[in-house]
Amino acid sequence: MKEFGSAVILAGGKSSRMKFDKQFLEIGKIRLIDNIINQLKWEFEEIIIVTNKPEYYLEFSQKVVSDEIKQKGPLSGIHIGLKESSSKYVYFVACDMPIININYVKYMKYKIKDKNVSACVTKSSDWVEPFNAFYSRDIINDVENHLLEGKRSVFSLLKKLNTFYIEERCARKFSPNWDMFFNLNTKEDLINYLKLIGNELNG
Ligand SMILES: Nc1nc2c(ncn2[C@@H]2O[C@H](COP(=O)(O)OP(=O)(O)OP(=O)(O)O)[C@@H](O)[C@H]2O)c(=O)[nH]1
Ligand SMILES: [Mg+2]
Repeated sequence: MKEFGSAVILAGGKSSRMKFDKQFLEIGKIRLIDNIINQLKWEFEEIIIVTNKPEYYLEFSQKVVSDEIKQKGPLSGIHIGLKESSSKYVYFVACDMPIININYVKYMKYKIKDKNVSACVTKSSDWVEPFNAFYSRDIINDVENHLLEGKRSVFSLLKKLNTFYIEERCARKFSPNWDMFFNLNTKEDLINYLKLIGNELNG
């Protein structure tokens, strides 16, 4: 099995805060998920979309799958994403994360290469970023058991495993304002993000 090569985009949530389905979000007439795919395809040979609405992806060339253990949140997507992937380590990102930092992806790969870790995630004081992270296919059973025990928390699962943590000060070198972990949860987040890219475009 190859060590790297697979990436998964999670698009199976309820978008209850945004109030419209985030997997269809368009920014500047470009679907955000298309934009994510276009950035990831240079680094990953296999991209998998985990969605609760596969019928909207008929024209996509990527592999499209749905949760096997349903209604359990992001960990359900991590579970099926790992099962459907073909490399040992799988990169995970959410469909509402507009900024992909390929240099950081490469850095994480470099840090865990030839090591046997369960996951590689970034820490910020007590918080752990569950996406823009790598998970190992070796933990499929752990994820499954966690879900079947009725637990949804990615953090409590990572605590039990051999997780490789990258410290905040190190990640900030790649993304000083933390934008590589930025996710659009609410309309306000979206407005702020549009302002940010508007500002960038206007210099
Ligand atoms: N496959 C799958 N993905 C999920 C599930 N729940 C959330 N996600 C994804 O996990 C990522 C982060 O989740 P949130 O930001 O909480 O998104 P959400 O759950 O749709 O939004 P809220 O309802 O506002 O919490 C997003 O990419 C979601 O699409 C799920 O049950 N299955
Ligand atoms: Mg949620």
